[in-house]
Amino acid sequence: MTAIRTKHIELHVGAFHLNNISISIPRGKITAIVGPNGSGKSTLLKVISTLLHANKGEVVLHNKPITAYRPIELAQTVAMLTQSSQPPPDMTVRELISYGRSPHKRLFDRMTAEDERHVEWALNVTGTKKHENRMIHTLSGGEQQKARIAMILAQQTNIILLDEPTTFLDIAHQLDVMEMLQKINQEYPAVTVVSVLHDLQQAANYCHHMIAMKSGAIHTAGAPKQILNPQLLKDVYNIEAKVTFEDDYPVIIPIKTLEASRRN
Ligand SMILES: Nc1ncnc2c1ncn2[C@@H]1O[C@H](COP(=O)(O)OP(=O)(O)OP(=O)(O)O)[C@@H](O)[C@H]1O
Repeated sequence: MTAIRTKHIELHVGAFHLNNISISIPRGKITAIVGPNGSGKSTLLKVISTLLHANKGEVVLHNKPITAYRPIELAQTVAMLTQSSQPPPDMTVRELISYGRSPHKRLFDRMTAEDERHVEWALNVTGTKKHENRMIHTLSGGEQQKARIAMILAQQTNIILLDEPTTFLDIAHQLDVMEMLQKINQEYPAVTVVSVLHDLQQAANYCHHMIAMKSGAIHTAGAPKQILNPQLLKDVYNIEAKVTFEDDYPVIIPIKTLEASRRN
C-alpha cells in the first residue's frame, strides 16, 4: 500500500528545478531520501507537506489528492520536522512539545488529558522528559533537535516527514533517533516515516525504502540493499567507493571524488 504518491511534480525555485518527480512511498515503512547537497530533498519534502506548491503535478496522500485535504485534516495527517535556522523559541521543552497538539484543538482550547498523554509519550520516547521544564535555549543543539522531534511526534500523525533529524547529534544520539523511529514504526504499523538522511549506511540499516535524488530529479528508488552499490555512488555523488556487505548490510568505504566541479 502506498502512503504518498507524487505524479510528475515540477517546481521552479530560483534557478532550481524539481523535475518530473513521480514517486511512491510505501505505507507503514521507513523511507530515506538521500542525495547530494542541493539535489532537492528538502524541496521535495516541502512539496509533500504543502509548505511549497508545485507548478505542475499532483501529490496524493493515502489515495486522496493533497488539494482535497482541509488544512486541519492535513495537519492531523502529516507532521514535518524542517531544518531549523531559527533561534530557539522562548519556552520550555514541555511547552514546545505541547504545540504539537495544536492540530487537534481549537484556538484557546485547554490541553485535555489525552493531549497530556501524547505529550508525555513524546517526552519519554525521545528521552527529553529529563529536560521538560528547561527553556529550549539552555539545551545543547542535539537536545534541542530531540525536543523538536518530540513536538512532531506529539502531533500523532500517520505520516512523519523529517528533514535531517540526526543533524547536530553525535553518533550515539544519531543511532538513538534512528532506533526510536524504528521502534515507532514497529509499534504503530500505520505510521509512515520519510526522512532525509546523509548517512547512507544508517539509511540502509534503518530504512525499508530509499529514494536517491540528483539535480532535482529522482535517480533511483528501491530497497537500500538492492540499490546501494558503487555505480550509484558514482552516478549520484560522483565518488569512487567500495560497497561490501556485512550481515546483509552495506558497508561503504569512500575512496576518492571523481571530479571537483560537479555534485548537484
Ligand atoms: N527559495 C529559494 N530560492 C532560490 N533557490 C532555492 C530556494 N529554495 C531552495 N533553493 C535551491 O534549490 C536547491 C535545492 O535545495 P534543497 O534545500 O531542496 O536541497 P537539499 O537536497 O535538501 O540540500 P541539503 O542536503 O544541502 O540540505 C538548492 O540549490 C537551493 O539553493
